[in-house]
Amino acid sequence: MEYATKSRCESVLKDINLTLEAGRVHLLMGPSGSGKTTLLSILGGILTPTAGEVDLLGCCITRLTPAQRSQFRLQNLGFVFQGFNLFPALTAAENIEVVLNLLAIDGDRAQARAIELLDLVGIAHKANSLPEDLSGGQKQRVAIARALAHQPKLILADEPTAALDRDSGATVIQLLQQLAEQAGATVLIVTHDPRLQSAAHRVIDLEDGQLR
Ligand SMILES: Nc1ncnc2c1ncn2[C@@H]1O[C@H](COP(=O)(O)OP(=O)(O)OP(=O)(O)O)[C@@H](O)[C@H]1O
Repeated sequence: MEYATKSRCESVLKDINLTLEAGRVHLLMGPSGSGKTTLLSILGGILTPTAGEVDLLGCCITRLTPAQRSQFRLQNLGFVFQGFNLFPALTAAENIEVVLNLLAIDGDRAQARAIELLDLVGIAHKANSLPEDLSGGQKQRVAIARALAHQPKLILADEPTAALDRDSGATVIQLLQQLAEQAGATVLIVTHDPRLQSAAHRVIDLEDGQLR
């Protein structure tokens, strides 16, 4: 993968050959600038690599048109980001319902499913709270519940514990671990936090754009 700017072209990822396993939590670790977010974005179909191919769930996403790729993402992938990316004016439940609406699940069905998802992450009692009234760990759980709305087979998380204290971070990782094991989802987490290593089935090290 290369990034071209006005003044130069930077090669960021080289010779990446990576296979992720269903039902497993993978940590992607490495120094700042080593290319972790770039790799996550390529795997999630947000960035198209300048060379090479990405096969996800039997589909070569690098050969899809941008519209087909968006549809594929919507149906199969769940993203969790460190900043939570919640809509501040919507309650915890409504933040999930908007995603369900995109999947053509509306009204009472969407409400019931949102509560079910919040229950799964242990905060159904906060369904009517606005993000500003939730702790960091609770916001991250809403973000995870939202990422799970369509039962994705691949969950990509970029520094999901960076904004959390130690205990909330551990709970969030346990939750992702349970999802991998119970729902058979593939989980890939970008992190700098070595404490998460014990929760992972596999640690992938990236250095200077190459797998170690
Ligand atoms: N949109 C972009 N345009 C040009 N260069 C970029 C762009 N995004 C990232 N880079 C460069 O690519 C390299 C890898 O960046 P990336 O964000 O993938 O690293 P990272 O390992 O996730 O870093 P960090 O741990 O600090 O978040 C860096 O040198 C960065 O400056």
